Parts: sequence; structure tokens; C-alpha cells
Amino acid sequence: MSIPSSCDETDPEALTVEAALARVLETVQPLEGAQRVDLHGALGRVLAQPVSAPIDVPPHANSAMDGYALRADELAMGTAFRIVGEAFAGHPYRGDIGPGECVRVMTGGVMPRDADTVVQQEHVRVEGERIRVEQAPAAGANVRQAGEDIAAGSTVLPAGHRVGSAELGLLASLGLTEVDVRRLPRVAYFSTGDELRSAGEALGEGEIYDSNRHTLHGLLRETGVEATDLGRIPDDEAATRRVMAQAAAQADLIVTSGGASVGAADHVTRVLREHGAAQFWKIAMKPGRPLNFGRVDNAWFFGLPGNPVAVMVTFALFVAPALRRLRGESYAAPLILRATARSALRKNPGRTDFQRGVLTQRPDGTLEVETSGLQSSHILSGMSRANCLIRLPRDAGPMAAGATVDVIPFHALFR
Ligand SMILES: Nc1nc2c(c(=O)[nH]1)N[C@H]1C(S)=C(S)[C@@H](COP(=O)(O)OP(=O)(O)OC[C@H]3O[C@@H](n4cnc5c(N)ncnc54)[C@H](O)[C@@H]3O)O[C@H]1N2
Ligand code: MOO
Repeated sequence: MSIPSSCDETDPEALTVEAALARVLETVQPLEGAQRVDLHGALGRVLAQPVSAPIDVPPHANSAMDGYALRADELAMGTAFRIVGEAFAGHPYRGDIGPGECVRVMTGGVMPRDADTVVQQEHVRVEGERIRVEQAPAAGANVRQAGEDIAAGSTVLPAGHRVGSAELGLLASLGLTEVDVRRLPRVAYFSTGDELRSAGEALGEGEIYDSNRHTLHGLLRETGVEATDLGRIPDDEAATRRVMAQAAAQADLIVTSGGASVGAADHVTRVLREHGAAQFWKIAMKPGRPLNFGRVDNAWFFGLPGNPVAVMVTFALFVAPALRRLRGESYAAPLILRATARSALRKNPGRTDFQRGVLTQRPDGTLEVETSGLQSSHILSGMSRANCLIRLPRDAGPMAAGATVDVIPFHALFR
């Protein structure tokens, strides 16, 4: 049954997305514990301490061009210089440079001590042992100063910074072989539902394959945590209680899918109530209205709704920021772009919509977006066609073609 576009879904008890995220971020605190890892082991990890530079980078003034090093105060159009030596990268010239003299220098070669400027070789004429400058550069040109990239003693990377490829190179350029990083969060996850079977098994009547556990595997892997798959459990209170206790004993954070709402078979909600520390939230968003959040013993808990798209959206909006907080990373709101809707967008007031979109760039550089097809929260194929979420404001109704809308590229969300 389709909902008429005039339908208002406003629920005065529902939390806004912003309020729910704020609650998550103010409750979840970074995990204690750091470890020293070698450089490559630091990839994807979060620095536990600021890194300060033990040396200047570059460590010495050097040439940015293949050419001739000389003194700028001697430079004028047509001036001739005698070549008195060579400085190759890794092989400095150790002599002096007298008046009217220059040194042949290669890119990366150390600047001879008396020189302050490099004339690139295309701008001179070589006449045997001498050069004649045909095009004079500005004083100091083509020289990379010592410490110009990083000054010795300065803070290069703050604590809480996540190490990527640029950081690996940066740390190596300082000669560092090890860094202190935060402990990885341990995450345990499981699916719930009597209807679930695993890929490879035959489907009985009314059964479906468990896709959420595999989506969660991918999401957790991409987020960079230590993840343990506890399988799928039936809609059974005793089984839910047993696996929940097992998860709490081994994880810093538990993620479940399904059984999040108020149905007769929603045992997750019931087991959580016994533990007392998790709350059931209705969030004014679509997809992903029901969410359980809180503690199970010493672990954080996110009970995501069962619908596959709701799993991905609530993971991106709430679980991923919580994991970043746990691993000590500073929170940065995802990049939000503005794009023109190619066609009209269905929307009812009352919930913030996160529709699945395909974002493209027109030849003039402006952005346009259209939905990736059906928008129900079980349409996982649409998630795979999409490259962004289209965020439509809670109180908005239908959007006309040509409207400007917020879009959040996936690469800003799933990381
Ligand atoms: N009376 C109401 N009914 C529902 C409401 C509501 O507010 N009142 N909310 C709807 C919304 S929104 C969602 S989302 C779902 C959430 O319900 P649950 O979290 O209890 O999820 P389930 O009922 O267990 O499953 C929902 C749906 O997803 C399928 N599913 C579950 N697990 C998996 C899995 N691992 N892999 C693939 N698919 C899975 C399941 O078969 C159901 O079709 O409730 C609405 N109802
Ligand atoms: O909002 Mo539910 O979360 O329809 O998928």
C-alpha cells in the first residue's frame, strides 16, 4: 500500500537524527589502552599521542630543479659563470663558490653553502666550462629550504588523527619506525530472526537469506575494527539472552540486526530491558526509525532494525561515529554537498529521509542527483546502485524536480 504524499508522519515522541547522534557522541567515550606498532601496522589506526618532528623535513636546503646553483647578487641577464663542481642528490658539493662561479646541481641535490639561487638548465647556454644565463630567476628561486615542509620540534600530527597513506609517508620522512596507536575496538555482531537462513542452505517456506550479517561484516571491516561474527540466532528469548551475554563478555560494542522494534517476536528489546541500561529510541528518520542503544554489561550496544537498508543507514549515521569515538578519533561531520534533483522526490513530513541517490556531475561542473529506484527499506539493490544518500529535511513534503537537496557521498559516510 502506498502512502499518500500528504501523509504526516510526525511523532512527538520521536528523537531527531541530530539529537540521537548527540546522545551517542556524548555517552560513548574513547577506550583506554594504546599499543606501539610498526609503521605499516599503523595504517588505519588512530594516534594515541601527538607526533613531533625529530628532524627538519627536508633536512637540508636543496634544489627544486636540475640547473646551476649560484649567488643571486651576481645574477643579471647575460652574466657568465664558471662551473666549479657538481651536486647530485645524495652527493653534495663540499667546496666553496667564489665570485663568478656556479655549481651544476640536480633536483634534490644539497645547496652548496655559498649559493642561494638555482637557474634551471633550460634558462642557460652552456659554453664549455661556463654557462651564460639567458633568463634570470628571482633571488632564492628553485630552492627548497630546510624545514620548509616540517620544522624540527613541531607537532606534525595530533593525537586522535587517523593514519592513512599520506601519514605513513609523513612518519617515514621523519625517520620514525614506530608509533603509539589506540587499541582497536572489539565488535561482536549477530542477526536475529526465525526466518533467516545462511547462504548455501535451502530456503524453506517463508524463509530468507541472512544478508545483514554480511553487510555488517563489510561495514565493520571498512571501519577498521576487530569484528567477531556470532552468527544468526532464532527468535527465542533464551538464545538471545545467551548470545548477548557471550557478546558482552568479549566485545566493547555489540551490533545486532532485527528484533529492534516492538513486535511480538522482538526479543532483543525484551532482553535489553532486563539489562536495564539500553534505551529504545524512535528516531524521526526514514529508514531506521527503531533503534536500541545503551549498555549490555560492559559493552556498548546498538540494536539496528532488521530491514537491510535501515541497517546500512543507521550504521553510517550512529554506529560508525560511535566507533570513531571509541577508537579515540575526533568526530568530523560528513561532507554534505548540494545537488539539483533530476526528478520529483516523494516525501512525507515528519521524518528526515535518507533516500538512496545516484550523484553525477554535469559538464559545467554542477551536481545533480536522482534516486536509485524504489525507496523501501528492504530494497538493498538500490543501495548497491547508489553512491550517496539524499537527505531531505524532517518537515519537508514532496520535492519538485529542480529542487536543491543535500547529498552525502558514501565515501564520506562509510569509512
Ligand atoms: N507496527 C509497527 N510495525 C513496524 C514498525 C512500527 O513502527 N510499528 N516499524 C517498521 C520499521 S520502520 C522497521 S525498520 C521494522 C523494524 O523491525 P525490527 O527491527 O524488529 O526488524 P524485524 O522485524 O526483525 O525485520 C524487519 C525486516 O527485515 C528483515 N530482516 C531481518 N533480519 C534480516 C537479515 N539478517 N537479513 C535480511 N533481512 C532481514 C525481516 O525479515 C523483515 O522483513 O519494523 C517495521 N514494522
Ligand atoms: O524506517 Mo524502517 O527503519 O522502515 O526501515
